[in-house]
Amino acid sequence: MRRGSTTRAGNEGRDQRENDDQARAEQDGSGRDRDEQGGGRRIGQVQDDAREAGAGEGAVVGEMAALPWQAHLGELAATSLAGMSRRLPTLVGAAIRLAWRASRFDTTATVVLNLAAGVFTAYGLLATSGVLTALFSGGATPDRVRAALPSLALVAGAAALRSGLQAGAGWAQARLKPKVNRMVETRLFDLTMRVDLTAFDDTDFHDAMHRARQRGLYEASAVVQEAIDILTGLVGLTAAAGALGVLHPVLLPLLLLTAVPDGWAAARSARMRYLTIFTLSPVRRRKWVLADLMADRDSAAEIRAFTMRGFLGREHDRLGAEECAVHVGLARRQTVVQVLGEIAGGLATGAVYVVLGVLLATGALPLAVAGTAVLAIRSGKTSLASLLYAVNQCYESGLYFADYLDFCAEAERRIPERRTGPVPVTFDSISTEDVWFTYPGAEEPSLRGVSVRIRAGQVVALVGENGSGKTTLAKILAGLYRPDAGEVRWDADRLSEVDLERLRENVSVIPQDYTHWPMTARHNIAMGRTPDDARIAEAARASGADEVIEPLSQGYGTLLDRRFKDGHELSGGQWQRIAVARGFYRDAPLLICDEPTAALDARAEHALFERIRGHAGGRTVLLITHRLASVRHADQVYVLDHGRVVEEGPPAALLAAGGVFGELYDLQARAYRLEADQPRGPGPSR
Ligand SMILES: Nc1ncnc2c1ncn2[C@@H]1O[C@H](COP(=O)(O)OP(=O)(O)OP(=O)(O)O)[C@@H](O)[C@H]1O
Repeated sequence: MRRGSTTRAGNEGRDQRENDDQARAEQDGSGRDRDEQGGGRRIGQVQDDAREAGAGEGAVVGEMAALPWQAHLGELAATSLAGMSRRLPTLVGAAIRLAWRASRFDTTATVVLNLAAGVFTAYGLLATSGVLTALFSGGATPDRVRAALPSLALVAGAAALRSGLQAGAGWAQARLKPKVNRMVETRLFDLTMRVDLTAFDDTDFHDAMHRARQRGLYEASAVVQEAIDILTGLVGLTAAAGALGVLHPVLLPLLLLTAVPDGWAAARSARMRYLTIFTLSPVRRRKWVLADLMADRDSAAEIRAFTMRGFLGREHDRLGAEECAVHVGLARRQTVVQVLGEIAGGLATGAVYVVLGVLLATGALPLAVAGTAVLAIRSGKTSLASLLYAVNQCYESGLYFADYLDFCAEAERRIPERRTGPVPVTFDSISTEDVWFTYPGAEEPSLRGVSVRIRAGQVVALVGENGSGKTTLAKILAGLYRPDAGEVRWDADRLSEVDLERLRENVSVIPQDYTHWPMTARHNIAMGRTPDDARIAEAARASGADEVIEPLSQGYGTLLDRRFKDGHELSGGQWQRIAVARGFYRDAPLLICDEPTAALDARAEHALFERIRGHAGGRTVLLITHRLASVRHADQVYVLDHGRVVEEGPPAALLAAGGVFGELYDLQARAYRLEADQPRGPGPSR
């Protein structure tokens, strides 16, 4: 039985968003102090320390494979800035195409407004030169100020226009994010619901899906944002460089000279961030596991029952101390890098001023132009720092975004091809002929040449020991899997020629592993079909779910999930009644019941088998159960063993033959007889 969501996935997503926020803060320049920079300790060292400190306790939590969102950290740590730059055009191209599909208007607006803002940045810088020229010219101060006024108005106008354009670009960029998110999410979940069911038995597919879901999904909009940030940075840099080139060609290399230390510091600080996350990942992973256990509803009762509070708290705190120690060490390294960056930047700026001084002294550069050059260099430096940061971020996001794209391509390949044969609606008999099936990655076939026949109106039972292949055969009959070899037929129609998605409309399944859908009781029974209250009530009556639902505060409108307000929790058996009602609600000629009574009490079980014996309202029933007494009334029984049919026939004949069915039946019957034969004593003494 499964729940609708997992806490683990929630934590990973949450952490990812935390990292995103942190990255944004750093980009804004506000998150530097709390940034995880430094990454000085080797990952192995941290793991060794953790093991020593835990003296084996870490094994309680256990080593796990790297979480999907960390999949590319190693790659990132090893990549140089040059390597990033080579891949960047492809990434930016993919991002722009994605943005274009999400919203042509917002993409165009973002690009055009950013470019226009760049033009006004350059224009403003050049106009500044006019202001300074007027101010530094000869004559009385009021005259000079008056002369500077037209250029000043141009500077102010350019600044206002630039700000307006940048605000517009920012708005368009912000509008793009939710649209891109929506588009990529819709595509991903459309694919996960359409791929062949066998994909979910394939670990490679699972890994790819988790990587795409946990991080790739969120990185799609980040790639778009960062590609635009790269564009913005480039535009700003070009504007500054263009202005300098117009003022004096020799000023261009000066911009590069001052930009180098800043660029180095920005790139190094970004790399440190990744290394730090990499270093801390095993510790944080364990902390998540513990955090889940300490704050999850499912484990809350056991923590109390086994008085595990102290143990879990100590383990969590030990890991917290590990994390804290790494952060403190990183803070020191962060300071060192910052200071080195500042010193190098200071020296470079000093060198620039020396060159400017020489140019001024030799008369190669007028004073006003030199003043403007200082402003342009400052503006260019800021743009370059943002550009380098965006390049780094875009590369990182791009790796995870590629996971998303790869997963989508893989999922597309796994969507079953649509077959065009006519979909049978009713049948006189359904049969399997020499069906073989092996789960992806499994070494042994789960079905080996199985042939069964189910005639309309019969109750046919599949019995056999655990793992003998009953559920697998039922899933093939339900059109959930296609056999590797052999054929399933509805009368003469071969299912290999039929679109199984449409066939499944004509099959109703009460699965062994049913889901606790976090929906109302009504929707739990109607399951995606238009709810018809009269039919829902009828299905609930047939399964005994009415006794469960009617006393609830909101009746059929009660939400069956305690995690939400006014939600209600049901017991295992109560949930099973709902799952059975779900099967009855679907108006399909074939009803497959896989262990429908495992959690039911004796009375409910009896009532359900009575109902099934009555052919569940005229349907044909395929029944899988270990309650062999209930199989006595089936029309036909197939006994499976290691994926083969080893016995078949009416139950009475099988009992008389004394084979596997007879043996299993006797074992169960004997247990009841023994209990019944026990002398009933006076009961426990008081
Ligand atoms: N998703 C899967 N991937 C790989 N092997 C599987 C998968 N599901 C089932 N199997 C294997 O296929 C075989 C048949 O499993 P199946 O679930 O059909 O048995 P069953 O007869 O229904 O068992 P039970 O009575 O325990 O429900 C088992 O050996 C099982 O381990």
